[in-house]
Amino acid sequence: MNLPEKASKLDEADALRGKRAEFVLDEDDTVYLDGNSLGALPATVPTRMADVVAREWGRLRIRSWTESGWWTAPERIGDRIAPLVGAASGQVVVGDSTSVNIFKALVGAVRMADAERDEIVVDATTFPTDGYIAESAARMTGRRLVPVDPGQLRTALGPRTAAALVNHVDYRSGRLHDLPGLTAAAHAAGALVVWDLCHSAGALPVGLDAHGVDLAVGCTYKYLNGGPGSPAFLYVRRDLQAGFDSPLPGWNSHRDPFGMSPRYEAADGALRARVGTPDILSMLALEAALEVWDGVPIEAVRDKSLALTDFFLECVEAYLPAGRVESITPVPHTDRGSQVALRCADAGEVMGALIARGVVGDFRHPDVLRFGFTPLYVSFADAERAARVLAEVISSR
Ligand SMILES: Cc1ncc(COP(=O)(O)O)c(C=O)c1O
Ligand SMILES: Nc1c(O)cccc1C(=O)C[C@H](N)C(=O)O
Repeated sequence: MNLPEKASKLDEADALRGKRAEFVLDEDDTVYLDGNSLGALPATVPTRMADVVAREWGRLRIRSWTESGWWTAPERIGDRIAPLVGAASGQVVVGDSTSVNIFKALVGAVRMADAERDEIVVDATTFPTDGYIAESAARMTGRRLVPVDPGQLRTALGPRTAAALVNHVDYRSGRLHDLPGLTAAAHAAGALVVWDLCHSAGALPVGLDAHGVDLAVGCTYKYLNGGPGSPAFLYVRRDLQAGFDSPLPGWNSHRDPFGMSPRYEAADGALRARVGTPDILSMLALEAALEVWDGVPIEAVRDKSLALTDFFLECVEAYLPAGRVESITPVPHTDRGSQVALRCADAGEVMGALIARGVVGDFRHPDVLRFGFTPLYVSFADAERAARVLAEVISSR
């Protein structure tokens, strides 16, 4: 069986294949492998948004804060995301950007640590925003920032660690870090960990409750398809909520927001991580986008994601001239997220040529071609075509 035949067999057997029709995609002329940067548009969103704008905003106006459920949207949508990341309800709240939530979570974690714990450990290969915020959080809380290669994290965690900030999946290589093991190691050292789930939420089972994760943050515009700039989410484990002292205690997290008291008193539960007025339009677009998850087990998504990335790597190996690209994505399934990253010469130009030929991935400095596989709408035929076009582009250079 050749690879296109194998792709159609795999597509026929794919339990998630019906999901693709629930997205707006250019059926035949584009292979979209950039859902790890911006997820595709779920088809129900435009109609829902037209109603939100015309009726909820246009006609109900201020009444929508109560009658349309705007005020409670951050907790309600948090509870919709919760099962996708393995959390029971009441622990996830949606709002603000990922960066802002990383700040809230990390400073909140450090504030729960004893004063003699004077270090914040951060994954040295992290997405830049996490590193910048960790540096600022360290300065603000009077701690020393310790950037550590993820492979060395276990040895870096110790009696001086107040908190650690770690990416679940590395945005560049697609490496999946050991969330259960590192969380347990941090706890053994008496420290808390904040996980950045941007590249794992909606792509693989995270198991926040099962693994005793302390705090976690994730964006919703990648594998959760919430739309450009859709609000991020923050998880605070239930038993930590009473001690969570947000560095951004806005009025939306007050016990009695409309009491308008000059004295801050934090609300109970995850909503104490709220800040100010939520971005309702983006938030309700996200809520509509999450409908595609109805009846979809995250385990099925993970199975397909691994099969897709395996198959793409097989096609790359078969089609590309030897030695022209090097995969920096781990081969073992235990260490792989939902993307394949290939290092190659002139990667920026190569990606430009791929996009011009309808294969949309992205380029990450200095030499990485990134291909994100969103199992809800990417097919095995897409993976085969992407590798074939990549081989044509590379061979023609
Ligand atoms: C791991 C990770 N953290 C954070 C961010 C971004 O944060 P924000 O949503 O605040 O732009 C990204 C992507 O942009 C990311 O990949
Ligand atoms: N958030 C993004 C944006 O506002 C513009 C362009 C790209 C992004 C991204 O999400 C980049 C992404 N986090 C990455 O892994 O590189």
